[in-house]
Amino acid sequence: MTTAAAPLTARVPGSKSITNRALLLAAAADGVTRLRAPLVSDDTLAFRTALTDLGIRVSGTDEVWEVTGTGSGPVGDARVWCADAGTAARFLPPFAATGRGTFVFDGSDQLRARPLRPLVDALTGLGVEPAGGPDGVLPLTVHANGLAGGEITLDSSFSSQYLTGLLLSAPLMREPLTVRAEGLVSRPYIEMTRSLMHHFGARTRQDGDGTIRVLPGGYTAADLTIEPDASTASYIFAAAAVTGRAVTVPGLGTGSSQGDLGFVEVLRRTGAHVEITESGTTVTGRVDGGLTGGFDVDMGDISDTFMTLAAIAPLADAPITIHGIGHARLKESDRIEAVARNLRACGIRVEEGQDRITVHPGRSSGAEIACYRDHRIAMAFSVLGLRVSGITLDDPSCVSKTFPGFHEELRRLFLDHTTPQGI
Ligand SMILES: O=C(O)C1=C[C@@H](OP(=O)(O)O)[C@@H](O)[C@H](O)C1
Ligand SMILES: C=C(OP(=O)(O)O)C(=O)O
Repeated sequence: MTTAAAPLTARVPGSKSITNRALLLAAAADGVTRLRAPLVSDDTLAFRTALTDLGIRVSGTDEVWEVTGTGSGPVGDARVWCADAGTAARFLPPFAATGRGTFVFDGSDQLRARPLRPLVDALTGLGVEPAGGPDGVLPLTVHANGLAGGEITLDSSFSSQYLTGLLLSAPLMREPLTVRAEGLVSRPYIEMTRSLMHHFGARTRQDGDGTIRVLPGGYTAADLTIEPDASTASYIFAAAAVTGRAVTVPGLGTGSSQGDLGFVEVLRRTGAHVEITESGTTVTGRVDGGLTGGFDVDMGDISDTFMTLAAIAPLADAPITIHGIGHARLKESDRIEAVARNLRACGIRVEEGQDRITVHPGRSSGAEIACYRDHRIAMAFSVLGLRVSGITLDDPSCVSKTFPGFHEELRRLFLDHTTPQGI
């Protein structure tokens, strides 16, 4: 009789979304906040530096970041570099608008290509006169003199990040802010935003029609331990599924505020065994590393993980369709197009529509994957590379946006151990 091997324990770094929200909340709060286990990666270091540009003191070690909040919006003039970080470009202009001074936001060519128009329109509606590029993209100048609050309608069909940005800064406004978000995508991120705002003492209310109201009153410093990143964990879970291994991510369990943990429910449909407890999540792949296909799944709420599924879908026994992901075309790359091109380069049949992709089963060949400087393309196809020889990346280091140690961790877990397939 053979006994199942004990699960491997993965080391998944902190959540980008929680780290960057917590940085802003701590900066806006009155007092000193300690953030334990923050993500240390390009996106969070960019956010931290941007806050420093805005006059906020952040110190400490890689294990604990100490933020000295000012209890108000920033004061003084500043140029703020957002690098590649969508969260910086969408969360920081509303924060700046609650302060006093002239703030100029800019970022990389990749970030300059990503839409900001709904946020620019919302700030205009709140009485700021932001000056953006002609198409409502970076660079963006905010002449700030505090915000009164009020009622606005926000186009949230490209991204939920505009709504998060406005909500995070609302307690610093003089009156309540009421936002009616239309066409909201990536919905779980808004619950994460509200729950972190409550942790720092803010009061928010959601009405039945989805309208959110935030009361003024500022924030109070509140220490926080940041949980591992669920989007990052998707690569580890998918790798377990296709290698027949059992892998546990500790610290990512039933209490998680990250919608992307829902990716494991998609893996369950492919035949993987999933166990979520208070202390962590374990995924165990089928012994043969095979996947059950033949389903259609809406991943609109968890679109950062759609590439993780699409990249391993050729290993399934029937086609897999993913829909509801049109907004994924507006991220670091046009992700539907990038995944389709790369899978075709591996000899896989793919059909794509504006908001969907269908991946057919097939014997994938090796190919050089074009990463388009998109960390998630690099990480998703690395998982396929555990099963298909000859897969290489044209830009392996782009993973540093969210997981600088990704390649080492994938190797430690899946290549330094013998798997049931002998991979
Ligand atoms: O609020 C956040 O932290 C994020 C929201 C999502 O973006 P969209 O709302 O643009 O889909 C997600 O893709 C991104 O990685 C992080
Ligand atoms: C879309 C992403 O990032 P950003 O925060 O730049 O939007 C992502 O990490 O997949």
